Amino acid sequence: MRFHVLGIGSIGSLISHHLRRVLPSTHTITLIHKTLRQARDVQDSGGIIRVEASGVLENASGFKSELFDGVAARPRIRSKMQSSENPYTDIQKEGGDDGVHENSIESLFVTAKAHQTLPALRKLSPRLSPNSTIILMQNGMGVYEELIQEVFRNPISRPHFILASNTHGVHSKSPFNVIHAGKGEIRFGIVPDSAGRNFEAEFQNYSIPTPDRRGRLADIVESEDDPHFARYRSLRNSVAALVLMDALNTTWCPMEEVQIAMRRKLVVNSVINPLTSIMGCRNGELFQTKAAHGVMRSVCREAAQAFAAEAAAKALERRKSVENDLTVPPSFVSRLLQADFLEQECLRVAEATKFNISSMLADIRKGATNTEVNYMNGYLLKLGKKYGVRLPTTLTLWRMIHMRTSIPLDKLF
Ligand SMILES: CC(C)(CO)C(=O)C(=O)O
Repeated sequence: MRFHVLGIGSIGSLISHHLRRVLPSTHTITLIHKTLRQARDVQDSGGIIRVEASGVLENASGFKSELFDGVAARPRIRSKMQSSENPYTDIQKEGGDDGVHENSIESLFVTAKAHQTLPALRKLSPRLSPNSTIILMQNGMGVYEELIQEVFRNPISRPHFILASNTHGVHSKSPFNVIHAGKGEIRFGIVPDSAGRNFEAEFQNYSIPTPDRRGRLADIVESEDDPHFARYRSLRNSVAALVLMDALNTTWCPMEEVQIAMRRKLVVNSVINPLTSIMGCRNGELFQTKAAHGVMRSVCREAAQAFAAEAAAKALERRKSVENDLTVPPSFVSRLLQADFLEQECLRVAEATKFNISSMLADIRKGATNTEVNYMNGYLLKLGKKYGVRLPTTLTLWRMIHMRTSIPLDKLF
């Protein structure tokens, strides 16, 4: 099968590396590069993605590359010279098309930033079909909702979606050479099927004790004898690939659990990313001051109130409505979304990633004028607006990031 990865920053490199290590070489993994420069960097690195974890350096090679130039996202014909030097790392050149089948994307891992995903998937959408699978792995929330409103409007013809919450802490040493500093986990779930297939049947098998319940690939599609095999093949293979990556602590969970994990990560990012960006400091430096604890506590309290209001409204809606809810927010207030648990998680992550420069600060240092903040603090603010909860500290951080990306710091002299 053909796997593609969109967004080859530090998380994209980590995912691509581990995908390559677990998948047999008959499955291609294509890195979709934003710029020619990035494509050349991977070529310069010998087509190898290096990951260093606890002082151990591991290599993965055998990637294909293609360019996403922001104008036309289609694979380009391989350069003969590069192909003969390295059969797997073939930067593809302008001027051709391998035909519809070769052009199509079966499984797309999206590690691009939240604010870059909608425009990128708009361009890639002609290559995606109802038989494709999109795995959203980026920080922040609201991307899936945006994609189904703006690009994949028809539930019948939209690709399958997997949503993931990722708590690994990674930073780049050099291009395609990353340090996996904070070992976290990836929890993922499948968005319910528009055709009504129950991918989570085994999670609802009450004859098995709850901790032993696992998702079953056969609940996606059992075998080629299934008349709808083609429709579900990429989903089954994408889930299998994720499950295989146990070095990344991957767990297939019911969507309701993933939604909780995503909300917890959202709060962590809505605290650490803006604060480190405003202060220009590493994650670990933040909570050395009492003042930072105060800001963190306020954001956690506000977020917990918004989540509780959302859960209460959803529970009421569900009782009233028979409609299929394909967004599946948690329908009960999980203890894990209460303010004190959110605070503990912020402190834990800041410590686990203490040497990290947060992704938002890294973008700002590179001169970005747009950041992920609208999908972090901005997402919480939208929830607050929808469910009548005020989030003043979250709003202030959101405003300060917008100021931070428009007013140059320390440029008075
Ligand atoms: C968890 C954290 C804050 C680690 O740096 C992160 O996800 C980010 O930088 O975006």
